[in-house]
Amino acid sequence: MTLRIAMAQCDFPVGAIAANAARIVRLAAQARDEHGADVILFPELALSGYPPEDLLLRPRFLADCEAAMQAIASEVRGIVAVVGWPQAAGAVVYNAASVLRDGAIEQTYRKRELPNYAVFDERRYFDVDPDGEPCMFELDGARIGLVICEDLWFPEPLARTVDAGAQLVLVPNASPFERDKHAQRDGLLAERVAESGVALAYLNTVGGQDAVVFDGASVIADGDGTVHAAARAFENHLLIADFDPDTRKFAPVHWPAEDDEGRDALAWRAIVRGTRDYCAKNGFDKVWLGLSGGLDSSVVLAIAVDAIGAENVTAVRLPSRFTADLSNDLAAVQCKSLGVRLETVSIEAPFKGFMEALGPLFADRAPDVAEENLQSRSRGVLLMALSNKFGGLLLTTGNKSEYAVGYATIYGDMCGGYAPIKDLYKTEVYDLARWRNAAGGAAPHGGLAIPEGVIDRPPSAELRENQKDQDSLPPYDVLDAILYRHIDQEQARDEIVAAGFDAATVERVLRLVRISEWKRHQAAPGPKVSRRAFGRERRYPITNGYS
Ligand SMILES: Nc1ncnc2c1ncn2[C@@H]1O[C@H](COP(=O)(O)OP(=O)(O)OC[C@H]2O[C@@H]([n+]3cccc(C(=O)O)c3)[C@H](O)[C@@H]2O)[C@@H](O)[C@H]1O
Ligand SMILES: Nc1ncnc2c1ncn2[C@@H]1O[C@H](COP(=O)(O)OP(=O)(O)OP(=O)(O)O)[C@@H](O)[C@H]1O
Ligand SMILES: NC(=O)CC[C@H](N)C(=O)O
Repeated sequence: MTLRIAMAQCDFPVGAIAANAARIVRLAAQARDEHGADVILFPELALSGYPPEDLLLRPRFLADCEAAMQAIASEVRGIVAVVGWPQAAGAVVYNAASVLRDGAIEQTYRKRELPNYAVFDERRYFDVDPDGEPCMFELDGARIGLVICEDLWFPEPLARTVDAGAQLVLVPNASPFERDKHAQRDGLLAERVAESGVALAYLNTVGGQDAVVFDGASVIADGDGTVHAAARAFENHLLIADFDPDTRKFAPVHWPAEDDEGRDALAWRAIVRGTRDYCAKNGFDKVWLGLSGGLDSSVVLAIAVDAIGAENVTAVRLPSRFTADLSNDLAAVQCKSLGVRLETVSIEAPFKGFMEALGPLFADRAPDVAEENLQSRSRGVLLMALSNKFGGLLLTTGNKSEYAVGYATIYGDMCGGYAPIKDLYKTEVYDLARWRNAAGGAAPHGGLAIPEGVIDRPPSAELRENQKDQDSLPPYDVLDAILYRHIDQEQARDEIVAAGFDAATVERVLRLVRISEWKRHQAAPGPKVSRRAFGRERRYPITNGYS
C-alpha cells in the first residue's frame, strides 16, 4: 500500500501568524479532499515564517504562535500534518515541528543542529533540547521520521531517526537560494541516502524575505539513492507524490519539475521573485527608477518589469549637461520595447540652485567630486519626491562591484529602498543582461529587453565630461576577479597577488573595500544570489584598524 504525501512548497511570510495558520489549515484540507493525501508537510517554521529574527524575543509573539498551533491542531482531521513553528518552553525556545493528527498535537520534534553561519543566526534564538528524542510516527503501517533542515547536513540526526526505524524521513527546510545550491542539495541527499538507505522528502519554503530568497526546488529521494528532479524553483506548488514503504520509492503525482535552464536563469528568477515579494510584502504595487541609458539601470528596469509588470513601473530620465544624447535615446528605446512609462526631469535647475546656494562657501575652489555628487544627489532628491508624491518604491541600481569599492554616491544614486542587483558583480550583470535578451522572453513591443547599445557602451557615471568608470577603477574583469577572491573567498592581499594580479592594483582595491564599509552599512537591502552577499552574511566593523 502506498502513502500519498503532500508537500506545501509555499510562501509563509514572516510574522503573519494568523494568515499562515489559515493557509496551513486550508492546504491540509485541500491535500486531503482534492488529492487524497495521507500526510502533508509544511516548511520549517511555516507558522512564523523564516527567519522571524528578533520577533522571537517577544513573549507575546511566542504565545501567539502557541495559540495558533493549538487552533491549527484542532482543525486537522482526516490527514496528518507536520507543521514547523517556534516552540517556547519556559525560558528557552525550540525550532520545532509538530505532528498533528485527529485534532491534537501528537508529538513535537526539536531541531538538533542550529545553523549559525552565513545568513543564519539560530543560536541567538533557539536552544537544543539535550533530551531530544528522534521523531517517529506510524501511518498505515509505514514508519515516518522527521528532521529539520540543518539536521540533514550532519549524519547524526538522520542516523538516530533511522535507528528508531524510519523508512521515510520528512525534512522541512528554509534554505535560501544561492548559485549552485541545487547541485549541493542533490549531493547532500544522495550522500545521506547512501549512508542510511532511508527515503527522503525534502521540502523547502519559497519566496523573498528581505535580503534572502527561498527557492523551493523541493526534492524527493528514493531509498536506493535515486534523487528525483527538483520541483520548479521560485514557484508555489502543492506537490504530491506517492511513497511505497516496501520498495522505499517515490512516484511523483503532481510534481512540476525544474527545467535545467542554467545558472543565469536561476539567478534572474531569484532576483525577480525577491523584488516582487519585497514589493508585495511591504505594500508597494509600483516602483520608480532613474533610467540612465547605462547597463545597471537598464537591467534593473527589465527585472522590475518581469517582477511586477510594465504598467507598474515608471522610469525617469534625469539628464544633466553631461548626459549624452545616446543615453537619453537608449532609455527611450528600452521603455518603448518594454511598454514602460518614461518621464523626463532635467536636473539642471536643481543643480544650479544648489551651486548658487553653496557659491559663497565654495568661493573659488575648483570643481571636484562635490559638484559631481551634487548631480547624483539632485537625482536622488527628485526620485524620492516622486515616490513620496505618487507612492511606490524607488529601486536603486548599484551592483556588487560598486558596493564593494564604494563607487556610488551615498544619498545620491544609493537612494532607494531595494537594490535588485546588489549581489551581482558588474561582469555578472553583463552575463544576466545577455541571458535575458537571449532566453528570458521577448520584449512585448519589439526590440530587446535590454538594448544592445546599452550592453556595448563603456560604463560611465556621466558626472563630468567624458567620465568613464575605467578612469577610476581597474577594468571590471580584473576588478571583479580581485573582489571575488577577497570578498567571496576571504583571500588576503598576498594570496591574490600570488595568483598573478598586479600588487598595486590589489592594494588599491582592498583599500577601497575597507574604507567603504560605512557606505554598505547604510545601503538598501537586495536579494542574495552569491555564497557571500553583503549585509548579514558579511559583517565587518566600520571602524577597523586591520588592513
Ligand atoms: N568612515 C566614514 N564614515 C562616515 N562617513 C564617511 C566615512 N568616510 C567618508 N565619509 C563621508 O562620505 C563622503 C564621501 O562619500 P560620497 O559622498 O558618496 O562620495 P565619494 O565616495 O567620494 O564619491 C562617489 C563616487 O561614486 C562614483 N559614482 C559611480 C557611479 C555612479 C555614481 C552616481 O552618483 O551616479 C557615482 C563617483 O564618480 C565618485 O567617484 C565624505 O565626504 C564623508 O562625508
Ligand atoms: N541621466 C540619468 N537619468 C536617470 N538616472 C540616472 C542618470 N544618470 C544616472 N542615473 C541613475 O544613477 C545610477 C548610477 O549610475 P551608474 O553609471 O552607476 O549606472 P548606469 O548608468 O545604470 O550603468 P553604467 O554604470 O553601466 O553606466 C543609474 O543606474 C541611474 O539610476
Ligand atoms: N534553515 C536551515 O537550517 C538552513 C541551513 C542549511 N544548511 C541550508 O541553507 O540549506
